[in-house]
Amino acid sequence: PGWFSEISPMWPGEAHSLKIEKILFQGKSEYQKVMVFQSSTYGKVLVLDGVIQLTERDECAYQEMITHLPLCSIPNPKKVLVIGGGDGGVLREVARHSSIEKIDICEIDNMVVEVSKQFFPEVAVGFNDPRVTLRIGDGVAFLKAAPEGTYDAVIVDSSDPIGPAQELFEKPFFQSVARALRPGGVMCTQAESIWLHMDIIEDIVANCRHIFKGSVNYAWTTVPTYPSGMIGFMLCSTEGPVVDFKHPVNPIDQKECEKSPRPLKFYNPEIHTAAFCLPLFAKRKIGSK
Ligand SMILES: NCCCN[C@H]1CC[C@H](NCCCN)CC1
Repeated sequence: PGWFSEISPMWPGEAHSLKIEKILFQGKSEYQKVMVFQSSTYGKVLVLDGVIQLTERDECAYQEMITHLPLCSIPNPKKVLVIGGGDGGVLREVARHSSIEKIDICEIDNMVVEVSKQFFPEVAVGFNDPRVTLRIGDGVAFLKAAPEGTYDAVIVDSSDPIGPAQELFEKPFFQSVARALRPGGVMCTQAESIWLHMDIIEDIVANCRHIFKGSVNYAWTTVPTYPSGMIGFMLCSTEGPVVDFKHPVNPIDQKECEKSPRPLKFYNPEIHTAAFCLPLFAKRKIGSK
């Protein structure tokens, strides 16, 4: 029955549309409106407050890159924290790393978890891994309470800065992430689009360069159903063992990449390195030493 158009003040004057076959769920949580619909060509789609979060067809590009860019950059990740990520997709990807012993996740909205389990079983499969501990709550408070140097990696799989995730783009939050990481630990955050939010990205880069004394690099992937067709990530490491994000030291073993029921669809070592290559207009503003 018609089309869904992703109209938002965050990307004025443009809107990506998907043809709706059937609306499968509409609800309102404590934090946001939640909708699921069956699209004609991208499978099922999860929408929060009118913003597309994932589609079955292209979620692999985002979940695989936001997870493997950090985890393949450090030799032996053991303890990982996911902030946000309530659909479970990042958990599914973290679980591919055999060195991982513990996966904590802090998601603020339980409705996202329940809706993902009901409508996106191939994404929510991540919650089944025995190493996962789910906390429903505010990631800012969770990190404040985390003991210093707890995690090898923190992945911030957030929505956009307008809405419940606003604080996850601010300096105090990045400081609390740096404190919760061990020396040489890494953070990877959802860092918006160079076509839409260069100003937000510049703020994030400035804050991260100030807080993370290791390396700070912006990488990106293509997601057809995100506005401008791409999304970026901020890769940061604390001081300690040097992390060279551009050359992965810890490749996912081949059999894990092919493992059923859900083999990798997007990430590979070459695209890992390529993800850090930027167009001139972005290099000029973001750069990297
Ligand atoms: N695990 C999937 C969650 C995806 N997070 C975000 C969903 C909203 C999306 N807006 C893109 C806005 C334009 N850059 C960014 C990623």
